[in-house]
Amino acid sequence: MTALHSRSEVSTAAISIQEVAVRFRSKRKTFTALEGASFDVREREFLSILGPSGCGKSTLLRVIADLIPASGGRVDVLGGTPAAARSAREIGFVFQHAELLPWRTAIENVRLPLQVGGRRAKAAPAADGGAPRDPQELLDLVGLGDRADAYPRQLSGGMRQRVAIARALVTKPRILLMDEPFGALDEITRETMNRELLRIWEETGTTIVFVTHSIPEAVFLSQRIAVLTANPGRLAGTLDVTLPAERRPEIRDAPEFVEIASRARALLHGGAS
Ligand SMILES: Nc1ncnc2c1ncn2[C@@H]1O[C@H](COP(=O)(O)OP(=O)(O)OP(=O)(O)O)[C@@H](O)[C@H]1O
Repeated sequence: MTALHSRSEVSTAAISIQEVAVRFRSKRKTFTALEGASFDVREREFLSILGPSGCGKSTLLRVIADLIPASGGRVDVLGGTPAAARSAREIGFVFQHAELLPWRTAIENVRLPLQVGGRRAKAAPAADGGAPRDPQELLDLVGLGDRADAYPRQLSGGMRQRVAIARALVTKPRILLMDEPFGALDEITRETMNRELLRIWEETGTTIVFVTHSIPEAVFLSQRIAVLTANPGRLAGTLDVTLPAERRPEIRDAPEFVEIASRARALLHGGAS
């Protein structure tokens, strides 16, 4: 089913995106990266943003994260502005490449967001005002408990992304934004990371917005998918993923999985879902 959500649903949303447009201006012209996107992300939901290269997926994620402003429309995060959510440390961000500091060990990288003002500064509190998550426990959570003292160069690509996920969770953010975090990994590692991410999502209760251009990845991970199309970037619709909560690897072969994937593909190509 394709559904744009009504304003009454929006009021209970973790993230509400209403008629958002993003235009980039250069000296000679204005480029519209995103036009009139409206949907919401519910508290504790796993929602993927799916679309072809250049349709504005990262742009939309960056607006939610308060890294760039919207040119039109409105974004609410946890009932306030994206800036307020960011300064309250309620947003964790994972990029396509782990972006770890090479001179810091895994655990020192996880600790980094707590060290506002330098290494010797008093540790910053978590988003809820309490103690942050314990970096060692986070490394345990992402399956790297025994590699805390390893440097990034000693870790595989998948392991580095696990460290990046642990780092994004250290302030106990209620929202985790992930921009094609597994796009650079091989297929086997990617499938393992998909399963691990679902486990982490369940254990932490975080709302996740996950950007991908892989249809199977979006279907496997999500409760709902927002499909964007390009030129200019527009929301084609949202799709409920009506698969069982437990996602075993074999689910990818189930007729219902294939059916949802084909509806997502139809939306991507401008058809109805
Ligand atoms: N700072 C910027 N200035 C000008 N144009 C930009 C800027 N950032 C993004 N764009 C353009 O906006 C469009 C959307 O970019 P965006 O990175 O959001 O796409 P995407 O869907 O995430 O693509 P991909 O899957 O390839 O990462 C692209 O055409 C891109 O060139």
